[in-house]
Amino acid sequence: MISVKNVSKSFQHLSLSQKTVILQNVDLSIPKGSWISIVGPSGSGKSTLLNIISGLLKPDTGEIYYNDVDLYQLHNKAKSDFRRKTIGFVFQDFKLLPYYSVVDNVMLPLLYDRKKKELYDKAVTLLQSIGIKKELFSRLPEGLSGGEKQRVAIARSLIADPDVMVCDEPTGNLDRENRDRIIDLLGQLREDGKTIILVTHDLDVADHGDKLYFLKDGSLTLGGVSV
Ligand SMILES: Nc1ncnc2c1ncn2[C@@H]1O[C@H](COP(=O)(O)OP(=O)(O)OP(=O)(O)O)[C@@H](O)[C@H]1O
Repeated sequence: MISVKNVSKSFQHLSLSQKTVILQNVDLSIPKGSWISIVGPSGSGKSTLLNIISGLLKPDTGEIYYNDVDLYQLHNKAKSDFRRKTIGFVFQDFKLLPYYSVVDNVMLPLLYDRKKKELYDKAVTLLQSIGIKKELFSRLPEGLSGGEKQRVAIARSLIADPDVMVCDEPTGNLDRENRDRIIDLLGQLREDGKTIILVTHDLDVADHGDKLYFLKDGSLTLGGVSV
């Protein structure tokens, strides 16, 4: 179970003295093995919420619990180790490293933990499972289409076999065929017991979740009802 407890976040404008409230007293419980989708207008704070849930951005107030682990009470090294083992994050802008090949990008999160051959085989299996052809494995990210980059980012997020997948617009750059492939993959991951937290502008994708939340004006609502 992941618990978001009373989370608030504001950003200070550099040029102005006032703060903009992005999230206000957000509460959310996500049972293990469930898929929740979050939709909302551009700029409503969806990525901010995902970053907070994933340990990348400290909230101003409130806590994030993974079972009984209070994420922001962990010290830096313990927090990064916990994140690396538990959470696979698919960033909206991919965040692939430009001077590493496709397969190296996928291996990177575990490069210093596992035997290279074992890791290479796992990376190849993951890449093939989401339709990346062998001839792309040694290419640098700049030589990939947006959809290919997105799929490589998804493969990278799965390399450590995380319990939780946090996906920020994971189908934004994909055509229908590849979008459906990612939906199937996420559905399979849920069947395997993984928890999925997904932000999207695509209601067809969001509808595959167990619960659909709307984020607007700093508050999260479930099917129109405040949570
Ligand atoms: N580090 C920051 N400093 C100041 N403002 C920020 C920062 N990060 C985000 N914001 C602002 O917070 C608001 C919410 O941003 P966020 O990226 O979370 O929205 P979003 O709902 O994910 O948007 P989109 O659907 O367009 O991706 C935006 O107005 C954004 O400009």
